[in-house]
This record gives sequence, structure tokens and C-alpha cells, in this order.
Amino acid sequence: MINKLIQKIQKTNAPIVVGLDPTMKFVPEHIRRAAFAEYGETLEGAAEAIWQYNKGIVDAIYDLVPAVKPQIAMYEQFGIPGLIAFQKTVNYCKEKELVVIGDIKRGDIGSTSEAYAVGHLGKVQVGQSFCSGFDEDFVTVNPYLGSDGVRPFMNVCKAEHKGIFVLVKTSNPSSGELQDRLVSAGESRTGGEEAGERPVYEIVGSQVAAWGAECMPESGDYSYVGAVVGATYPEQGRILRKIMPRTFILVPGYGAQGGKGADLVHFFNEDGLGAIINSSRGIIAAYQQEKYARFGEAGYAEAAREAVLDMKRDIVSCLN
Ligand SMILES: O=C(O)c1cc(=O)[nH]c(=O)n1[C@@H]1O[C@H](COP(=O)(O)O)[C@@H](O)[C@H]1O
Repeated sequence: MINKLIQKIQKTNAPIVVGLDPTMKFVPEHIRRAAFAEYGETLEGAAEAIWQYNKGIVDAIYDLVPAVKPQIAMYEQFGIPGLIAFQKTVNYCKEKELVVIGDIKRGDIGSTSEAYAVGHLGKVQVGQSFCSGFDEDFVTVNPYLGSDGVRPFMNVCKAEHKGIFVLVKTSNPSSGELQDRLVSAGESRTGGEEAGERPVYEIVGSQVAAWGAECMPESGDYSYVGAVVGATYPEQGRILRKIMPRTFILVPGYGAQGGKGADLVHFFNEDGLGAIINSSRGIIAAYQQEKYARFGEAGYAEAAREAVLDMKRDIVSCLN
């Protein structure tokens, strides 16, 4: 799957993921009205509204980008109907040949991680049969529990030719509270600060590179164990790019969180690959920004398409 993602990035010339993070306040009035007329102001009505909204966006952008990233919390807030909307969204994006990154941020003790991995990337045994659960192509993984929390995902990826992105340095304002802490690492930091101490995110990055070395596809330069590093921390991105040369980096934080094309250059390798940039609200709710207000609510999908084209111009011009 990592090679499919790379081929699609090359074909579209757009190292971009559109984040499908719907909330009711983004869904245009005409979609909400139709969904509530059919299902009432219920969880079913809300789930129908976000599914129809997503479908409009996917139809408008699927030819421009290689991948989408539905964030499962945005669907879980609507309970079981929301999860059905998540499943419909994953299936529809796959029909459109998009690579689907399920943003689930899971990670637990080994036996529980195995269930997460099977449910989202693999097949669960039901009697003599094996059935797919959500069946995304990649998922995001939280490494806080260590190797036995991550290996079940690696094992399922190996069997199913799928992939993961492991949180290394997250984009949020307080990510440094824990992730930037200097801890004893038993080796000196390159560039030499205090010998034997490294920030936690560097240690996690080294660990991700080691997991990744065990998970190289039969051909190709990049592992199917990737990393998540926020666009809001370009300096850490530059350091991590060096620590994890064969790791593909998923970079959230562009747009709504303040990341810009110019911040992203060092997330990429010399081959022009190695990173894929996510924007969610900046694309799917573009029509609510002054810049795209001319599209109006009814034109929300066209506004999303225009925002993808602008993002692509920004990133490609900075890379060139
Ligand atoms: O794993 C992620 O995707 C993720 C990691 C991170 O460090 N920061 C981060 O924002 N994300 C996700 O990326 C998306 C960013 O959304 P926007 O800020 O609207 O572009 C959300 O779905 C977040 O959950």
C-alpha cells in the first residue's frame, strides 16, 4: 500500500491528504434539511447529513489527490449511525481509488491492539470465514504502550499489504509537554547538546525507524511503517527527517492550525518524496472562509476543490 500511495502522489503531483473530519456546523443547510426530513433530528439524520456532505466533497476532489483521512471521532460522536457513515465513507473513497488513512490513533496492550489492527486493517475470523471490518488502507497508531502495542499492527500490515503512521511529534500546542522532554537515551544527541539526553520525540522517531526497517515492501525505498509529525513544528520535522530517512511522514497541521508550504520543505527527502500533508477543515469547510465565500454554502464542494488546488500550488512551489 505504501507503494500505491507513492504512485498516486506521483501521478497527481500532489503530496496531499484531504481530511474528512465532518461536524454538523460544516454541513450546508440544504443537506441538513434533506437528511432531517428523511430521518428526523436524530443520530440517523446527522449521520445521513455528514455522509451526503462527505460524498459531495469526495466527488469534487478525488481526481486531484492521492488520499483521504477520515478522523473516526468525528463519526463516533454520532454513535452507531456515525460509525456506519464512517464505513460508507471509507468504502466510497476506495471505490474512487483513493488511499484511505483511517485516523483512529489506537494502541493498547498486545491482545487489544491485535483486535484494533484486525478490525481496521485485516480480517476477523467468524467461524470458518474471514470478514473485513472497516478495511482502511492505513491507520494512525499511538506508540505510548511500546513495541507490543505496535507489533500487532505491523503483523497485520505485513499479511495484508497495508500500513500505519505512528505518532512521533504531534501538531498540537501542548505536544511538547511530554514529547519534547529530554530523557536519558544512553547515546549522545547529534549536534551535541547534553550527552546522553534526547527529546522524547527523537527517541520515538528512532524507534519508528527501527520498526520500519522490519517492514520494508519487496520493492521501493519507503517502509509501510510511517510517522506523524506536525507541520506546526518544522524544526523538529527537519531533525526527524534525518533520523527516519526511509519513513514516510504524514504531516497534519497545514491550514487551520497555521502550517504553510514554506514550513514543509524539510519534511521531504531529496527524491521529492517522503511526506504527505493533511488539511481537513481548511479544505472541507473552505466555503466558510472569506477567500472562498463566493462559492456560498451550495458550492461547498467546489470551494473544497479550489482549496485543494491552492494548497497544491503552495506546496509544489515551495518544493521547487
Ligand atoms: O494523526 C493525525 O492525523 C493528527 C496528528 C497530529 O499531530 N495533529 C493532527 O491535527 N492530527 C489530525 O489531523 C487533522 C487536522 O485537522 P485540521 O486542523 O482541520 O486540518 C485532525 O483530524 C487531527 O485529528
